[in-house]
Amino acid sequence: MATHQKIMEKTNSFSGLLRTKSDQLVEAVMAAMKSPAAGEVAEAGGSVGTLSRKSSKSLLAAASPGRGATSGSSKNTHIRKSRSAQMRVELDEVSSGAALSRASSASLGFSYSFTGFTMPPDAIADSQLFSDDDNPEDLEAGTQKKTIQAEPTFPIYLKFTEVTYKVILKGVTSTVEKDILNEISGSVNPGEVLALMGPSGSGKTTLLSLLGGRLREPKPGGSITYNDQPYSKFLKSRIRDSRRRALPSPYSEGNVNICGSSTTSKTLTKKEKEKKRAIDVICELGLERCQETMIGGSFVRGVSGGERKRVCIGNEIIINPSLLFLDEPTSGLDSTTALRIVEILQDIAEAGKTVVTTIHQPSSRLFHKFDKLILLGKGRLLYFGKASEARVYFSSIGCSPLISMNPAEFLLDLANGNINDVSVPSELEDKVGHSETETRSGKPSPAAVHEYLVEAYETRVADNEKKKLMVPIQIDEELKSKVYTSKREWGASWREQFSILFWRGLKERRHDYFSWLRITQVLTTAVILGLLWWQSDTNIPRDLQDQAGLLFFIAVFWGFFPVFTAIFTFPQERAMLNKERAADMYRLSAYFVARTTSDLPLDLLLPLLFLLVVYFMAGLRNSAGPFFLSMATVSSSALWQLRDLD
Ligand SMILES: Nc1ncnc2c1ncn2[C@@H]1O[C@H](COP(=O)(O)OP(=O)(O)OP(=O)(O)O)[C@@H](O)[C@H]1O
Repeated sequence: MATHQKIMEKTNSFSGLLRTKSDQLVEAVMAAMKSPAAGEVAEAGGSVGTLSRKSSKSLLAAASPGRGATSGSSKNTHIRKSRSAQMRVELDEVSSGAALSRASSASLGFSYSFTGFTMPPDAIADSQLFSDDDNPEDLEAGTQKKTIQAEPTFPIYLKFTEVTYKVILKGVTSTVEKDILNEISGSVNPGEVLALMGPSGSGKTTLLSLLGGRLREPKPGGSITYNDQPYSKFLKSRIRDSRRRALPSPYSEGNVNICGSSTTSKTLTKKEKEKKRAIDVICELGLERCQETMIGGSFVRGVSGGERKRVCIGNEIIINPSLLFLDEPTSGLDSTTALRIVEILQDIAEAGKTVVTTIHQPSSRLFHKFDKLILLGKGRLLYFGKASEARVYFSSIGCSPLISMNPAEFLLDLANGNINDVSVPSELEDKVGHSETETRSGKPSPAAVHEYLVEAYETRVADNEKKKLMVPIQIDEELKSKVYTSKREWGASWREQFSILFWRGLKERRHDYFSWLRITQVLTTAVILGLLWWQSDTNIPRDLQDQAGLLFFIAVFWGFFPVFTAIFTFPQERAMLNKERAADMYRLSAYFVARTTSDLPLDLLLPLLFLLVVYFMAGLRNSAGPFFLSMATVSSSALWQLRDLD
């Protein structure tokens, strides 16, 4: 209870940077969405439809009695009961060793029923002992599944057609053009989660950055539109992306960071909702244990790598964006946490948000949770469509798994050109026999498989998909134009931004300034100097000269000493500033003033301590005027250097 109260209090500490002033707009949008015109969007504009997963699930439930909500849940309750009974029996049997053998065979059976790719996904879902979709309990984690309260936002339909991206690699003697992405088309609607899959280096991260408007140099080819409009500054505050390299500040506490990006609310109830949301996110991401732990970094040991990743994800999802881009949110996490994260993404999408994520080797359970899938191979599109229909598509072009395997594994094998345990289509078989298209094992080479898959997609699917993408989205013209407005909306006033950044700055930097290492360094130098110039007499001309030397040394020392702290802070700070500014979280002026003023007391504290020791040990003039003048000189020389660095 006390911890929860603490979290509640901390939520206030940074709330406010991202709230857009468009709640009325959202309401208007929701009204527009409910209108019959908007209902037509699914068929007309969206390539696959805009029904959220919840609504489509209820439709499914109505259509198929086997998956009906009531019967489904009662079926699951029954299964859960029998499973827990079975577990009790197994626990009793542990001592006899019988449970172990049964458990291993049961787990084998489990993986077969989950990973079997010969059944259609719906049938797989029905055949699962515990359907992920209907089960409110996370059996592995042993916890009650909570759902994050995601509020509806401004809906954004993302379409991209023939996106091409090239970079120019300048060598010493020559310049080469490298194709990173080649004619990638697709779309994702509010309420959907699009997964970008492909082998390492296939272009997933590049595509994600392009879609998020983060990569504009060199200019990509093709078109990327948001509600049929090109990218505009307005979208900055509606888009959040969690990049792999952008990490939270190492000195922030986990929960502060998560709450840090939460939105400012105008009313108490909204505030309470947001606090609850923050707590939900912390619990959902399994971060309760590290709420008070520092994030950590290269020099400070903090939360674990997986926890840090979850903090990053929490930072992005808590602010209720319209478009959410995540780069490998589940890599390095255990399967339960990975599943939880994908479920959170589903919850977020269900509230009308558009979610795009790259993913590496998802488990079969995870794979079936994505609505749409893009499969990339060497920067080319191998598949775009419903994730659940990927298997059917590849079967239709003659590539079916010959053994039960995880669908994602199967697709990645294909994208890598590896067709072991996969049926070989006749067109590819014809190529076997030519040395350049055949491997030593007599199988078509990866390059030949890649070429075949690209060609198959282009001839059978690409044109159809492109035609669908050409159909304009049937939403209000006003909504469309909102995307294109050049007016920036700041969530919080300048004063609020300043105050939040000021306190955050103080919190972060106090670790730099009050580390025992620094204090010891400063005090030791001061004592050594004090001893060297011990009680020098101003009446003796030689001592006077020495004192001038001491003052020069102090000024130079404080000119450079703070620079060393700053040098280590800036790379981290710069990454955070870029990321937060890219999301229009605050004005640059607010950041600059807050940073300068929060640094000021800290920048001055150590020089003051230093001078107190040296001044009196060295026997400099014992009156207030000269002391404060020396203080002012030292402080200004320390600040001058830092501002130069800024
Ligand atoms: N600016 C650049 N200069 C040179 N090569 C680049 C640049 N950006 C991307 N690439 C190359 O483009 C390819 C795709 O990179 P990208 O990071 O998008 O792959 P990825 O699919 O996300 O890989 P991974 O899964 O390993 O992260 C890689 O071969 C990469 O080296």
